[in-house]
Amino acid sequence: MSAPAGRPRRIQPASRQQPEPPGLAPRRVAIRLVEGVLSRARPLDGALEADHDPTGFRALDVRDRALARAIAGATLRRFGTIRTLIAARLERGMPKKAGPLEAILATGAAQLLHLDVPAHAAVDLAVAAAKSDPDARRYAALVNAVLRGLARDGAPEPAPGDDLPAWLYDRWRKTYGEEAAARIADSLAHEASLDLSVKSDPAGWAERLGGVALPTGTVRLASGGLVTELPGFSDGAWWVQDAAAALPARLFGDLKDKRAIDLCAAPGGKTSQLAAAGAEVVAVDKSAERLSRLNQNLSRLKLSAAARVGDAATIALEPADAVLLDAPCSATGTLRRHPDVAWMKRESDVASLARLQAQLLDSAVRLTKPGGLLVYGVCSLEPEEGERQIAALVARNPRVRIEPVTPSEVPGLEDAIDSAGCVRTLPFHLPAEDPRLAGVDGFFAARLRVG
Ligand SMILES: C[S@@+](CC[C@H](N)C(=O)[O-])C[C@H]1O[C@@H](n2cnc3c(N)ncnc32)[C@H](O)[C@@H]1O
Repeated sequence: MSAPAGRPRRIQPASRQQPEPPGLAPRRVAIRLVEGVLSRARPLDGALEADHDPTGFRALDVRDRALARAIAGATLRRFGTIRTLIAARLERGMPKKAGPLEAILATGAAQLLHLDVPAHAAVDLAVAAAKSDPDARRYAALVNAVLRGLARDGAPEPAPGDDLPAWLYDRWRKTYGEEAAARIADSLAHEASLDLSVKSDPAGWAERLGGVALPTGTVRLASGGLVTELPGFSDGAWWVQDAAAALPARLFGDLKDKRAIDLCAAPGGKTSQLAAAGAEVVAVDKSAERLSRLNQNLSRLKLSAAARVGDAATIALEPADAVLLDAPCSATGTLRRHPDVAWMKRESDVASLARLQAQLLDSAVRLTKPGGLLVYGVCSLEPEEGERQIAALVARNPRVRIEPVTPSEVPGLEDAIDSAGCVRTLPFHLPAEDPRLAGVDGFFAARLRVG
């Protein structure tokens, strides 16, 4: 896995004479997606959305795209156990300079163990993928042997946390205790629901879309199918947003005709909420590219906000009644939706992100009018980015105090309110009989009054 970042690997058809086996193209893309995450920290969704697509994802038809995404997602969701199972079958460890060998084995194992793919197809196509790569070709027999062994023997039931990097699971055990950490790990094994924020009439949209309206107002559907094909998408009636991620913007209460600043705004889920609630919004993000996605999203939703490219730590703006800081974070609360995040982050990222968040918070206080509200949120399960960040802010700035969230503001998630009056959701909150409709992202939100 040593090709320079961004350049497509030279994976070629097995032979110029023979036609490519059916089903090989989406497997090759899945292999490149997984390799991108593991070797280049290239996010799965980034690769799926990038204008420059080194994986070949965009060249696939809709069905093959869904298959490639499903294989890559299952591989990363179960990568901890898959890696251990593969290592146990490699006497001399993973060979070096073997191109995409690890990703070929891992995606093959995910198909065998976690997806409804016949064993012969999973093994034969992994072998074909190996043969079509100049660096992995010499390991085709090894791929065959490892995957046939896995198909024959299956996999033992994993222990809690086996699918996660050890550093991350250890943190959760320390922070939340053994039982809650195991419940978090268990809920990450399932694919997340599709959550929608609607401009109005959640019950009506839930019925039209065949979903349920959560007590918080989010419309929830079992995921699957193309979001863009669902009723209401092209009319701009709703946008995709996890139920927990939809909480912070609601904590401002009535925003009609108030000025709001959304710092770190792109791609605009929370800006859309603020604008739909009647606020005059300035949306700030340091990424012009991501802000252009925010503008596209707002235009589909027929909502408006003034988009400003800038650094939220230093930007000069007229202070506003409401300031939302959805800060960049380790995103460890989003692993149900983004299993790649677990394998791209390092433990040291938590401390460096916490330093950045503290700077952004100081700037957010500066941009809040005296008497106004500042809402801080992160999609992280790490207390340094959430609870401790707010405790430190309140301790260093006497202008700031926590305005506790009340149970009626987070119906269905009352247990998520902590002793300080902040909201801490965990992925196993919002249980449901149907696992496809259960859970939320791990999120932290604090509402602060700035004096
Ligand atoms: C968690 S995402 C925001 C999601 C967004 N609030 C939403 O609801 O759709 C974090 C965003 O922060 C932006 N960002 C990171 N550092 C920043 C900074 N110093 N100033 C402004 N934006 C920043 C990133 O470009 C990214 O778009």
